[in-house]
Amino acid sequence: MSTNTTTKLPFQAEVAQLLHLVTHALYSNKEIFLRELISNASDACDKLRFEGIDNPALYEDAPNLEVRVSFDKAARTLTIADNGIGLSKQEAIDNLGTIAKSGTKDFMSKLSGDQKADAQLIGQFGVGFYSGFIVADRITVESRRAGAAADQGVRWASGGAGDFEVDDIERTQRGTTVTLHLRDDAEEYLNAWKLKQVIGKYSDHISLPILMEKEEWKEGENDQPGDMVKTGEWEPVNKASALWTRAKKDITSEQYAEFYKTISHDYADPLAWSHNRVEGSTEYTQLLYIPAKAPMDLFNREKSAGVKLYVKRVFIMDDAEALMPSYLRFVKGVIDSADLPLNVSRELLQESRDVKAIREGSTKRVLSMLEDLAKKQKTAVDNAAGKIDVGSGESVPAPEPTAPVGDVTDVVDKKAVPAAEAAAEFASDPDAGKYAAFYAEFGAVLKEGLGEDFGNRERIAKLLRFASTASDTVSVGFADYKARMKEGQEAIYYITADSLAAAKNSPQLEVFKKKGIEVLLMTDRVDEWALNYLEEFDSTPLQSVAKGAVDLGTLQDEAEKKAAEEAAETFKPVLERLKEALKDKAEDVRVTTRLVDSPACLVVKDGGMSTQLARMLKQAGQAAPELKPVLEVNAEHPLVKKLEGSAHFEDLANILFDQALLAEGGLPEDPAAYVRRVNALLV
Ligand SMILES: Nc1ncnc2c1ncn2[C@@H]1O[C@H](COP(=O)(O)OP(=O)(O)OP(=O)(O)O)[C@@H](O)[C@H]1O
Repeated sequence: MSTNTTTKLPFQAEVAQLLHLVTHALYSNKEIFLRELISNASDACDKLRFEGIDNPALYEDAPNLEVRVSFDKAARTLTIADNGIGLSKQEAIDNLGTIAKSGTKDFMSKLSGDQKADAQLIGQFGVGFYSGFIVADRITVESRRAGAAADQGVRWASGGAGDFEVDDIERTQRGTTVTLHLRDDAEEYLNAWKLKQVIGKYSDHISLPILMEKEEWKEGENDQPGDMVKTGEWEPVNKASALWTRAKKDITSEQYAEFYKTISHDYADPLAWSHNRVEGSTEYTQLLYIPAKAPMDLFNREKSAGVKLYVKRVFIMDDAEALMPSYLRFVKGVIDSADLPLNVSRELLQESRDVKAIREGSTKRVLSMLEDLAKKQKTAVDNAAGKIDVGSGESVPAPEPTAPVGDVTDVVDKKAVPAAEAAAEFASDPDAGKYAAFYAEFGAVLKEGLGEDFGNRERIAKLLRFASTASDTVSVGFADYKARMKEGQEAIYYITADSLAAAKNSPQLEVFKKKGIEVLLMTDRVDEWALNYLEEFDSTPLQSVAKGAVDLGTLQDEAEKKAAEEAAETFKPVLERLKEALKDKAEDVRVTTRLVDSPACLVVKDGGMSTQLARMLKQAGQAAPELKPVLEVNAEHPLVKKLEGSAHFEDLANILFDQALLAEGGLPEDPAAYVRRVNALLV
């Protein structure tokens, strides 16, 4: 019974925009609407089951949770009904008229108008309820929240354009009924066989029964053709056992992938998964997935994790952050504990010893999954290298086992060569490129683990990959680096910079290039912070080439050392004048052997914050220490030689400093003064 309370409300602008796109871009994959609506119905039942633990009255007179799918050929409608938690009027307005997800704005700005690309993006974003409009030109939702009075029902209706209507209604049964008024081209869903097929494909693992009306064949009379006729009975059309409770051998890869899509609302298949029953002092089942693509809000550390907690198959909560450390926040999945109490709260989770054990076990499980992917990739790379030699008759150098690099300018300001390309290189072995693909998406987050997870630091360090002076591709691990260190080399050298090009061209690398010493090039924002926590790898110290005085130890021969000392000695008087001229800008000025082609560079003291990080912090509006760098000069450089006896000593000294700053991506404190000085020398 509808009272006269219809209210028309506009969709949030983003919803209107999304709806338009959904109906067009997702058209080629329209059957997913059923998965989305059934998964919402299942979530609603999970919520009731959870709230019902403390408040059994919410079950009213219908204790069995279920989803019913039915259709009406004559009316051309398809209905998905659940007896879950239901929606109040306000919830219907809030949840079915807006998108509350973080990253929505960002997502909208990425849409290009190209249907194929947009469909992919929309799929990743997850359209949920709105996907109904792919097949329907009108959707009606009738609902009543569990525990509310019968006159507290709501009817929500929309044609999927700019607005929707809400009405107060009387509704005796709790839960939600979604009725789709199908478009002409979606008639195929008015067929029980088709519906069963789609449900089997997408929703077989849903843990509550999905019922459909039983049909029987009825012969036609008087020469009329026969037809399927509904018997009035309802029968389950899915297995209705929670997927993770089944034995591994009974689950196909497709089922694992479909389950992943339901819990993550991701569109793409997962990259890898691990399903285990853990026994011992704490018993639980874990089914953990590594997605193939990063979500929009990956770098939001506040974002909740993607692991759902169940206790003895009862859904307890989404995004249980206590179950997974923050640096593994990209992991999706389910953990079902046999030991936790059903009424466990978030606060309790933080303190529980069982939860601690589950978290440690799950962390280790994810790390082993990653190690496994990395190992498979390495084997494939080694095999690929080996294959080239075999049968060629002569020793042909194996190709770089990574993606084609292209012109350096191609990679400027990108992090480095996209690993997806690297992955494509081994198309013949489906597992081979997966680690590169994972790393391209989540490597930067994994690095946070160095600072966050002391106990697993070494395992995490082994999983890290970087570009280096020997490879533009992010593919060099510390172990690879160590394996090809020069005789006498005592440290793992690295440099951090804003981009690959800046790192590669940094003057600090000159002597390393000259001597053929590999240097890791780090271009992620998190690198410097994370590397702070890693002093050594496998007993070899890590050394930034932009920090402290350069000491190549035994890599420098005696003659070189002697020549450098002599040069420093003769240069002393000039050095003193330089220090005096630059005393406001530079902490110190010294002669260096690290430069070959450049006249000067800036370094910071050992253990100090790099100028790059300080700059980044300032840009982000955070407090950064005012640090004065050390100016290192190349006494062999003509420009530096010119200093002695120059009438423009003061100007040259300042130019030398400012240019060193420019070379590493900084800006002179007084750019106008810099220009004036250079111009004065040019005329
Ligand atoms: N059958 C239902 N019963 C109760 N609430 C529902 C139902 N369907 C949708 N809702 C509510 O509407 C909200 C929006 O649903 P929608 O499917 O658009 O997004 P979602 O499920 O939150 O996320 P996603 O986009 O990842 O699917 C849900 O979070 C839920 O609160």
